[in-house]
Amino acid sequence: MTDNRTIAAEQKPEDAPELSLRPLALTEFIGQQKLRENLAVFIQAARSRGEALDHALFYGPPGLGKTTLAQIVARELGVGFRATSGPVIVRAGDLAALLTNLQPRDVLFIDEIHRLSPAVEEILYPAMEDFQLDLIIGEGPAARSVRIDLPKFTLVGATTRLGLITTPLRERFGIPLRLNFYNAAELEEIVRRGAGLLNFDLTSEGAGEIARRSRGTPRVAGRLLRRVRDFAAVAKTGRVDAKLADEALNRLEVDKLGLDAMDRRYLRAIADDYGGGPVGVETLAAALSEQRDTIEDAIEPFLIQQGLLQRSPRGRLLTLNGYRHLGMTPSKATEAQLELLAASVGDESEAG
Ligand SMILES: Nc1ncnc2c1ncn2[C@@H]1O[C@H](COP(=O)(O)OP(=O)(O)OP(=O)(O)O)[C@@H](O)[C@H]1O
Ligand SMILES: [Mg+2]
Repeated sequence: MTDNRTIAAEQKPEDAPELSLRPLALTEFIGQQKLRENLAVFIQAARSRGEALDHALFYGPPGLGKTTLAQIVARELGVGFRATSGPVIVRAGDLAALLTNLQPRDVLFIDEIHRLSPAVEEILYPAMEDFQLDLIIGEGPAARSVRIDLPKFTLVGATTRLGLITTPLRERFGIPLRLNFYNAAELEEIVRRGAGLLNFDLTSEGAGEIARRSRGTPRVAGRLLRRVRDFAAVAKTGRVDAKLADEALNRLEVDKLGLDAMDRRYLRAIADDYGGGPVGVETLAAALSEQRDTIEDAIEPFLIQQGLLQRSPRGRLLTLNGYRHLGMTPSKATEAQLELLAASVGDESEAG
C-alpha cells in the first residue's frame, strides 16, 4: 500500500524536518480516538465497495494532525494523494487543472480551505456533488460553457476556522471531523514514540514533563522534544530525565501549563492594559502587533480550553484562573464582575 506519490506530495519544505515523526497509518496515529474509529469504518466501507470515500473535512486548531490525517486517508484507501491549499488556487482554471488530472478514487487535499476565492468555490460545488466541471471557455460573445465529467474522487479539506467556511461548501462534506486538543497521556505516548524515532534516551518522567507542557498539540510536542534533545546534546547528558527536561523547557520559556511567551504576553495585556477585559480581538491584535487570525487560530483556543480565557459578545475576558496563572489577584470589583459573566456567558469558541 506504499504509494510513492503519497510521499512525494508531502515534501513541503516546512514539513521536511518533521517528516520522520509523522505517523503514516491510522494505527500509528495516537489520540482522537472517536474520530479515528469512525474514520476507520468509513475507509473500510469505501474500500470494500471499491468506491471513492465521501468528502471529508478536518477542522481544529493548528498542529493537531489535520494534514497528517489527510495523508493517512489516502494511504489507507490505497489511492493517490494530491495536495494544494486555498490561497494557492487563484483562478478557476487552476482548480480545473487539478481536478481533471485526478485518477478515480484519488484524494485531493485542500489545506486552508476557508481561504478559497468565491469564484473557485463556485467551480468546486458541482465537482464535489455531481463530479462535473462547468467551465467557461473564451471571452465575450464567443464564450461558451462546457461540461466535463470528472472521475469520482475524494476531497479532503482542512481548516483551522470552521466558522469561515461558507455554508454551501461545508454542507458538501459528508464527513466533517473535529480534532480536539490532546490530553497528557496521549501526548506522552506521542513524545515517547518521537524519542524512539529520534534515537533519544528519554525517561518516562522526562517524556511526561514534555507532554504536559506541549500545549495539547503534537506539533509542539515534536518541537519541544527536538529542543530538549539539543540541550541534552550540548550538555553531553546521555539520558534525559524530568529534571533535565524541566530545565530545558524553562530556558525555552515554556511554563508549567505549556504556555509560551506569546501566550503570557496576550494574557498579561488583557490583565494590565484592559483591566481583565472585556476587550475586542481587534484591539488586542493592534496592541500586540499580531494578526487577528493568529490570535484567534493559534493563541486563544488553548487558553479557552485551559479555562484561562473566556469569550463574550463584548470581547475577551481573563478568568480567575487566568489571573492566578499570571500570579495576579483581580480587584474585588473585577472578581465580582467575572463571576457574574461566568454565570451568563457560554463558550463561543466556534464563533468566527
Ligand atoms: N496523532 C498524532 N500522533 C503523532 N504525531 C502527530 C499526531 N498528530 C500530529 N502529529 C505530528 O504533529 C505535526 C503536526 O501535524 P499536522 O501537520 O498534521 O497538523 P495540522 O493540523 O495539519 O496543522 P496546521 O493547521 O498548522 O496545518 C506532524 O509533524 C505530526 O508528526
Ligand atoms: Mg496542516
